[in-house]
Amino acid sequence: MTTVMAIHDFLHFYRRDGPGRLEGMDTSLGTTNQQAASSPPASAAALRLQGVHKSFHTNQGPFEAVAGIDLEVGTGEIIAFLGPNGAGKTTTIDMMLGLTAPTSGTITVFGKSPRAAVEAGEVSAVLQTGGLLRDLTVRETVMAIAALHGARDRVDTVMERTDITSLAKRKVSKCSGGEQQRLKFALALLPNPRLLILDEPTAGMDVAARHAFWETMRQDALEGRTVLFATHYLEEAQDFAERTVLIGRGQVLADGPTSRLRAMTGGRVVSATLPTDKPTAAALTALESLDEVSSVRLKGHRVSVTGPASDDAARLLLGELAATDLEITAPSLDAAFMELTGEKP
Ligand SMILES: Nc1ncnc2c1ncn2[C@@H]1O[C@H](COP(=O)(O)OP(=O)(O)OP(=O)(O)O)[C@@H](O)[C@H]1O
Repeated sequence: MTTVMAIHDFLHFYRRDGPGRLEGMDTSLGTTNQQAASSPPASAAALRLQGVHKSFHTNQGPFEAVAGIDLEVGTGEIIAFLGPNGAGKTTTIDMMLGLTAPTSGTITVFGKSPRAAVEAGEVSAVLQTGGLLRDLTVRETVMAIAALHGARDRVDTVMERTDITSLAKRKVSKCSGGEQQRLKFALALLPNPRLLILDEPTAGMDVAARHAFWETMRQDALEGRTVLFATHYLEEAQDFAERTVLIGRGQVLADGPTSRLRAMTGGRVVSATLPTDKPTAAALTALESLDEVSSVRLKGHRVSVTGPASDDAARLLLGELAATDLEITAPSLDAAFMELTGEKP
């Protein structure tokens, strides 16, 4: 492909009224409409899915990738779409963006069809791979897409917001995977969308790059933008999302505050050190007899009690059992994830 053709395709690709995403490519969807993320919505949910199914034809016959999803996302919410490989996250996101149509069911974005919402500049996306021109510099890339959206005045703002100002003169081909994702994030912010959808935005990044990416996201979320992100990383849901929707086999397996999902794994873990001058057997029996305790483990004189009754366990340990160094921790989402999806994270 010649450079001229590549640039033509690149710009066409990012046009809001362009042909949409080619299978497997990345885009940021936007508009010339300078709709402020912080301006209040006229009405309704940011996103609503009702009875959404999606089947694909395969050599083995029809395959249902999305098997009946109902979901409502309120304006200003930050939601993690958490699920293992093949759960149906990307297929659902593609439908939210109007890139593919549901086999049955309906999706509305700010009360409109996904395609209309994209064309109205209300939703933008950072998708998984591709979609950047390697020979342009970072600033040239942002300028090109800004010109397309009539958003030249936002170039400096989005570059600062996504922490790519210091990379302005670097060729895209020389940027790391994490830097390229931040650049795509900047492109997605150019139209100042009310809803931002990110499909595994940190896939392939190391821990430091992931941390940097989420730090920029966190700053941006303070603006009141609605954010939905798909992730495999349980800690990303835990650290960033107030609400987590757990997806498995094309269905919603759990939906609620991320903290509640964690509690579904059996509550908290209370650990403490038992006195060394007393036998531990009686203490263990007392702890095991508490209501709703799912396990009591002993290592040396350090005892760990798991279950929803963390307050009762703490009271007993510090009072009657004269234990010291008490700690209460919430289990990670890993346990919930494995329990509910029946798969490894
Ligand atoms: N065009 C297609 N034709 C046939 N099957 C498809 C097609 N697109 C997706 N699938 C299948 O649908 C299922 C869901 O895929 P999807 O990409 O939505 O999952 P995902 O949760 O995003 O997974 P990952 O985390 O690996 O990206 C998978 O089994 C996938 O192989």
